[in-house]
Amino acid sequence: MKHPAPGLAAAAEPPAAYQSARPCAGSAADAALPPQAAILVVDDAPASLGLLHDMLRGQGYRTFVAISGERALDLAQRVQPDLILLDVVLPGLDGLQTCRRLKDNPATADIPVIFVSACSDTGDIVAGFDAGAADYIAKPLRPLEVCARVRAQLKARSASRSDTQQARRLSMIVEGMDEGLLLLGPDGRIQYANPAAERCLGYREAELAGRPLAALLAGTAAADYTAYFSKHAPQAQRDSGSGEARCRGTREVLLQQPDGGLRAMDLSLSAMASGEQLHVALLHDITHHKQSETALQRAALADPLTGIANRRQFDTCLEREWQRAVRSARPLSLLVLDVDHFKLYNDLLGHAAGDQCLQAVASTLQAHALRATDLAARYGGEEFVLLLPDTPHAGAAKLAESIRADIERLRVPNPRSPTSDFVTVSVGAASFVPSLFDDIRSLFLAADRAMYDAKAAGRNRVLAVEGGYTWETLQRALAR
Ligand SMILES: Nc1nc2c(ncn2[C@@H]2O[C@H](COP(=O)(O)OP(=O)(O)OP(=O)(O)O)[C@@H](O)[C@H]2O)c(=O)[nH]1
Repeated sequence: MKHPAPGLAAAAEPPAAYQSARPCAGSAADAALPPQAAILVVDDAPASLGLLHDMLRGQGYRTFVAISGERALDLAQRVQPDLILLDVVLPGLDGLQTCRRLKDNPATADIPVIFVSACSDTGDIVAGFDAGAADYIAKPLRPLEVCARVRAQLKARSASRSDTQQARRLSMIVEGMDEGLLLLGPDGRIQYANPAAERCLGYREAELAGRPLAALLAGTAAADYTAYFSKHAPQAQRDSGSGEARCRGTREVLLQQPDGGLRAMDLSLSAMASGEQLHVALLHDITHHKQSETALQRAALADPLTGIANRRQFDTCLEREWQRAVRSARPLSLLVLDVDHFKLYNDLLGHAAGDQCLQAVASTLQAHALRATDLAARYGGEEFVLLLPDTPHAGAAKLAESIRADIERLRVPNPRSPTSDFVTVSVGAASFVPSLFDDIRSLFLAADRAMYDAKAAGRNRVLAVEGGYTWETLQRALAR
C-alpha cells in the first residue's frame, strides 16, 4: 500500500482481479493534460473502487480513495484532486449531498465531479447534474468509456485552469501598470479603469464607470472624441474625416481634473479586435515632461542674469511685431538703452556689483513694459531694448524719458562717472510706420544711432527720432 502524502488516505491496493485490467485507448500523457493528474475515487463497494483505482493507475494518474462522503470532503480539501469520481449511494452522507457540499466550499468548488452509479434512471442523472456534477457514468463500468470521460473532464479543467491563470496574470499586469488603462464601450463610455487611470484622472473607478471619455477631455479633443465614438456606435457608418484620424493612435490631450486643473497626457486609443466594438485607451502622464519642456523653452528665451527676455526672444518678437505693423500700418517704436560709464562702475566696484546694477536697470525697464505686447529685453552687455508696438513717436519719447529718470532716481552710486554721482543711462528712441519696402534692421539701427547720439550729447539723456532709414542711410549704417 502506497501513501501519497503523510496524513492522506492511502490508495487502496487494487484487488488482484483488476490488476490485469487493460489500459484504455488514449493516453493520460496527452499534451493538454496536467502531468500526473490526481483523481479521488469515492465508493463504498470494494469491487468497483478497486476496478476504478486499477484502471486509473494503469493510465498513469495519481489515485486517492475514500469510502464515505465525509472522508471524501476531507480528502478533497487537502489533496485538491483534479477530478472526483463519486458514487451516489454511500453510507452516511450520500453522493448527491457530498457533491453539493463540495460545490458549496470555495476550496473545492472548482474540482469537477463525475458521478459513477448503478442508479442510471433519467431522474438520477438529472439529480446528479443538479447537484453540480460535470458528468455521469452509469454502472456497470465500461473502461474505455470511463477513461474517455475522465480524459475529457481533465482536459476541460486544464483549459479552464490555464484560462483562469492567464486572466489572473493579465489582471495583475493591468492593475500594476504605471500607465492608465481604460476599457471603453462602443459609445466611448468607460467600462473599466485600472488604478493608474484612477490616479491620472483623479476619480475612483466607480465614479468613472459610465462616463464618456470625451467628457474628461479639454479643448478640441473633447469634440473630436465625441464625434469619433458617435461614428463607432453600433449601426454607425464609418467615416474617414480628419477628426477620426486625429483620434486614432497617440495624441497629446489635456484631461480635466476634479479640482478644475488640467493634466497633460498622451492618449493612445485602439479598437479591440473583438466583435464587441470595445476600445482600449492608454493614458501616459506627460505633466513632468511638459513642465520641463516649458521650463526649457522659457530658459532658452530668458536672460539668465536679469530674468527679462534675451536677444533671441527680442529678435523673434521684433519680426512678429514688424509684420503686424506693416499689415496694420500702425507705428512701431523701439528704445535702445545703454548704461553710462559702466566700465568705470565695474572697475571700481567689481563685477558682482556690476551684475546687481544691471539687474536693477532691467527691473526698471521691465516695469515700463506695461502692455501685453511690449517687450523689455537685454540686448547684450549693458545694453537693453524695449519694443513698443502700436506706439507713436511722442509716446515712445515720453516713456524713454520716464525710464531714464527712474533709473537716475535709483541713486545707485557710480563714483567715477564724469556724468553723474549715480548710475545713469542714455536712451535712443526710434518710431515709424514700416511698409513692405522697409528693412526690418532699420528700426534697431535708428534707435541705436539715436542712443549713441545721446551719449555724444552728454549722456543721461533721451534722443528720439521719427521715420525710417532710407535705403542709402541704411547701407551706410550697416557698413559702419
Ligand atoms: N558686471 C557686468 N558687466 C558687464 C556685463 N556685460 C558687459 N559688462 C561691462 O560693461 C562695460 C561696458 O563698457 P563700455 O562698452 O566701455 O561702455 P561704458 O563704460 O558703459 O561707457 P559708455 O557706454 O560710453 O557710457 C564693460 O566693462 C563690460 O565688461 C555683465 O553682464 N556684467
